[in-house]
Amino acid sequence: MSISTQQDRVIIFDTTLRDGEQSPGATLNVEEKLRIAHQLAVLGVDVIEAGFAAASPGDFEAIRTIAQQVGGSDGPIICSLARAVRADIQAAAEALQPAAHKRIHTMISTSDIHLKYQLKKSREEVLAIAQEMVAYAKTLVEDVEFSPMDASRTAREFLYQVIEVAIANGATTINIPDTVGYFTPKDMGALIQGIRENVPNIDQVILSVHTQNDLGLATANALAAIEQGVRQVECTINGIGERAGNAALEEIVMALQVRKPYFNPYFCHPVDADVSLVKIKTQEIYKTSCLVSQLTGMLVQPNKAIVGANAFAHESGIHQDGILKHRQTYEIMDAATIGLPENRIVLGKHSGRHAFRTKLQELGFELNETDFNKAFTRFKEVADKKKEMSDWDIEAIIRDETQIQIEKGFQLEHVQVTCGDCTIPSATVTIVTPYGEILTDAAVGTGPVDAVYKVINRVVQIPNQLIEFSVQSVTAGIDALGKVTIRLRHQESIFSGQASDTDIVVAAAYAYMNALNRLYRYIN
Ligand SMILES: CC(=O)SCCNC(=O)CCNC(=O)[C@H](O)C(C)(C)COP(=O)(O)OP(=O)(O)OC[C@H]1O[C@@H](n2cnc3c(N)ncnc32)[C@H](O)[C@@H]1OP(=O)(O)O
Ligand SMILES: CC(C)C(=O)C(=O)O
Repeated sequence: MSISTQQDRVIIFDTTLRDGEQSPGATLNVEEKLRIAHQLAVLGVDVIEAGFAAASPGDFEAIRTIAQQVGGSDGPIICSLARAVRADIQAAAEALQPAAHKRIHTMISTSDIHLKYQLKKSREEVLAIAQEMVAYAKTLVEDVEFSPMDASRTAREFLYQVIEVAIANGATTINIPDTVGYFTPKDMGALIQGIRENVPNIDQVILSVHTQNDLGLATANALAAIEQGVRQVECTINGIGERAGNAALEEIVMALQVRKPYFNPYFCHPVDADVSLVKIKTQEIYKTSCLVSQLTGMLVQPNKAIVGANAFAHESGIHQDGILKHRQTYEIMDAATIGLPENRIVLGKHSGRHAFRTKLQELGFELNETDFNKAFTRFKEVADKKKEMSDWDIEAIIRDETQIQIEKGFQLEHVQVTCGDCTIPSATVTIVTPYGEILTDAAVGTGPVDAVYKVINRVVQIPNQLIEFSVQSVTAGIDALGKVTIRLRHQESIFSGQASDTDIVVAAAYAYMNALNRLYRYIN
């Protein structure tokens, strides 16, 4: 893939594996980086900054492995960061060697504060280093990106001078970092405009930005830069990165998609043109977000735009009523566009009658008006005390407040597991069947959850296939509540179950029983 300098779309430069990995505690091993790189390629990013080759033997190997296995001729450009230091640039070139499309990204600080205290060099010295090191990188690869680090706090005339020198010596992309996340969108727009007006050869290269999120403005600043003609943005999945992180890939991509008529004119497209402003398969966003969160251990905050657990969830009655009548009353994008099966209506104390009635219908209950009103009043009382109302809470209300007979299903009386690094995981359960029999059994498995599921299946004896199992921390800390969500398939139908407990194996057992009981009621 080659990139021309006149872009009618934005190049997505993903730096999850470089700046993203600089998040404290997010270190990835070679295999983990490779898994993420494969998924980034599926997502359709243009450039993968796979690491910093000179940082460690492990990072060198990760870049080389990604260059070999992801950097094929149809694949993305694979990139390594390097200081403006000969040895760093050489290491980057060696690590990238197997890639069909490779880029060296070299950088040096240009702000006076960095020059004085960090580099202890004069502007003349930095200018000479930039010139020499960009030229050196160019002898090793065709595609050279140059970043004047801390550009947002750099004296304008010096910044223009450094950029001009980098271009003259072969840089193909000039990246403007707001290294400390100091800018506002207006500042960013003005800086890009200044660069375009004052650097004579700027149109020969791709202009890029790298925005940090210290003031929560990273995405806004990247979008402001795009409005001024920037055609590459550096970003990370879930916005992870050094300190408060980077601009989030999913936010930039979905902003460009959802607000296409707003952005189209900046690309000289007619307002209503249905062209893609990025080359991203948005349906892969959610999957990529989960993978990055799982492998880095960086949890996604529930209210995170686009990929947070609540991004497509509706709890309040007025919103739920609107959504149930017409989805777009309270949603600007469809969950399916980022690869989520559906949005969620969450029942809680802010919910109203419309949502409650819809949930009852989903659960198969038909209540007369008197019973409905009694059940709804009770629902509000219970919801006042609980964070979220589960289907089991609703069923308990129906059982208590109406004459409707609910088939009880199977009840898990107790679950006990044995596991560790020198024992075969085993589980014992006691289950009361719908006919009142009390059955106890035990099984071994590959892990404690597997053992629990095997023994439950042995007792319940309803054929099913587990198709999804996920654990989420509901609260923080070592005593956090773990919420287990599972989905299982029986023939063509899917049944889900959820449960929370401080012990995730217990939560897993109850979640499984919940889903199995739904299945049991369906087939009986
Ligand atoms: C804003 C950013 O995200 S930039 C990327 C940040 N990422 C990283 O730093 C991760 C990888 N880094 C590392 O593994 C290490 O810092 C290394 C291998 C690069 C260097 O390690 P060391 O040689 O032990 O140096 P150390 O990290 O302690 O100090 C950095 C040195 O590089 C110099 N330096 C910093 N940036 C640059 C640059 N862009 N070009 C040239 N020299 C630089 C510093 O002035 C300092 O030099 P000094 O030793 O003469 O004082
Ligand atoms: C290396 C550069 C682009 C960077 O990460 C920054 O300045 O924040």
